[in-house]
Amino acid sequence: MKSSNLSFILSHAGKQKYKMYASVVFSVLTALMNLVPFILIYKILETLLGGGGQTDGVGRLVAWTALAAVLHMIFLLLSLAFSHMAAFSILHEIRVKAMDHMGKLPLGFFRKHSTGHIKKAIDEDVEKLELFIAHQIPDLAEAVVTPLLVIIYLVSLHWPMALFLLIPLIFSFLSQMLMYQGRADMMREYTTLQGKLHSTIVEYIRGIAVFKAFNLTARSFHQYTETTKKYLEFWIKCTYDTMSYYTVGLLLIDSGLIFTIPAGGILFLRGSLSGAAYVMFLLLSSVFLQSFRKLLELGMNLSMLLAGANQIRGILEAEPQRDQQQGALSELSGNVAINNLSFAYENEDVLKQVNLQIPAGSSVALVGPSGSGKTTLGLLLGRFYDAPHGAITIDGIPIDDIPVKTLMDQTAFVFQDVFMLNDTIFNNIRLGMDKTREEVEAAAQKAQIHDFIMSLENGYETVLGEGTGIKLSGGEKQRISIARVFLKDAPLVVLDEITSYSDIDNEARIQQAMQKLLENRTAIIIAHRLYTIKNVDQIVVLDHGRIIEQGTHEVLMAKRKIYHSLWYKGEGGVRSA
Ligand SMILES: Nc1ncnc2c1ncn2[C@@H]1O[C@H](COP(=O)(O)OP(=O)(O)OP(=O)(O)O)[C@@H](O)[C@H]1O
Repeated sequence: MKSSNLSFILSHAGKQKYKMYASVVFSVLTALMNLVPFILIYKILETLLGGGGQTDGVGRLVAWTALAAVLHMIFLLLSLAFSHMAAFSILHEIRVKAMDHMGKLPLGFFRKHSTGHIKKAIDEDVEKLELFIAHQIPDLAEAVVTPLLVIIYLVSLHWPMALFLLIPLIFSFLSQMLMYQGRADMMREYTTLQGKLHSTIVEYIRGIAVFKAFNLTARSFHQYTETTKKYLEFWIKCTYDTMSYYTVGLLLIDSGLIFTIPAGGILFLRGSLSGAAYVMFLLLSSVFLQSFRKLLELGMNLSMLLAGANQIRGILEAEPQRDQQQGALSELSGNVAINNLSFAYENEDVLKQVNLQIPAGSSVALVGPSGSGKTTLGLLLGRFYDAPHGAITIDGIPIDDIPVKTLMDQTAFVFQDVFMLNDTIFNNIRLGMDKTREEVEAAAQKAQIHDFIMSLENGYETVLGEGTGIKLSGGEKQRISIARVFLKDAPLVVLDEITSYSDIDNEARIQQAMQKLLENRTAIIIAHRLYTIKNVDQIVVLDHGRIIEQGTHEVLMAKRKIYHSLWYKGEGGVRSA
């Protein structure tokens, strides 16, 4: 059974749990100290109104009252200090765990959940937890304990009058219960809409160049305006549905004195309630009922926070890729076998019964029309998606039996779209690998990008990314990406369209780099420009997910079939002559 969101938060609290408990304890003590001055005031009133003009001990009682006020401050500060320490540590813990866990999820997860949704969960929803742990847990403890203590005390003073105080409370609770009906669904809708709003904003920023090119403003980006409109409508409906109950609840709570003054007055006149007790009821009825007001507000916030926690759980509890930790081999020679592999993203197979042997150290090129499954095959080799068990083996081992860390260490990818960090070129090549400056430079030299980097004013320390003014061309990015592969020095590489963005100069350099990269490595090269892969050991032509031709350039040209026609159709073959 799925545990509650509250126990989910506690389960991630680890040792911080004790700080949370300490905060609750100090919060309860704060509530106690809240009450002490009232009890002492009662004692003072009893002494002063008791007749006989006795003032003995009043000074002592005043001193105790002052001490209670000081202790109240100290306990409150300690409660908040513990709750804040716990909150920020838990926040850190959950964010690190979420990022770590995301790294273990198959790419399919990111297809189902938009960047905006994920960003909102890790950023905003986690932040809401801080609010909950740092502020609401101590508030909640105090808001529960204070009225409990007050009512116990008032019952001890005059129980019928104390019970009378419960009347507005019962009505207030009834109105709240009506308000909370359907609230869970409302909160689910709220988080879904917020997620959508984030996604569309992210999408809008990402696609800003296209929107500008087509002269589209944010208003004409239909998805965005629709979502903000829905969000606005949601809040109008939400306010409309809940406001009347909320207001009635608050009114009843605030009207405590309307009940206490006449009822207490009658009892006082009849002589069944002392003057001091009457004053106490007048003072404490507000304290009692105001604590419930706090509870009301907490209830509103809590349902929002717990809905947010649900989103974080969606990430932290998503099924990670199976990772075989045992029998770890640390090195692979790169002998790849693909056996009867079929694969579908959704319902339709995009790869159909593919069989392919790639001996260690050899190179194979995947060619074919757009959408024929080339990139998919490359991604499956790195387990970015999981292929059926046993369909792909490296050195005879099914890839899902190879520890993910080994697989990632032993394979390197150059994707069509090169991802750049907002960081220095040095760090962009190193990508967190434990490599020296010399090693990075040597890799950049092999990737034919060293001279370009040195021509920049700050060389390897040049910061890339938004707002830095340095914009690399597609070909330069590709070469940086190739430098990463040289640096990683993995025996198995997958190169997806590495010349896709290049001009003639860039392309020639990338070709040189690629030739060097292929030495002593198993390489899978995905290419549209056929002259770039003419010299590989094997060319595989894919069409609609099936291998339709296979062989060396010479063999396939001699066959004068599909590859031959692709070559002459100009699928990049134009520059071959
Ligand atoms: N993440 C995805 N979710 C669903 N379908 C996908 C996904 N990625 C690719 N596809 C579909 O799978 C099929 C194969 O795509 P793939 O990218 O492997 O082809 P490709 O041969 O590499 O194409 P291109 O040469 O244009 O890069 C296509 O029909 C594509 O629409």
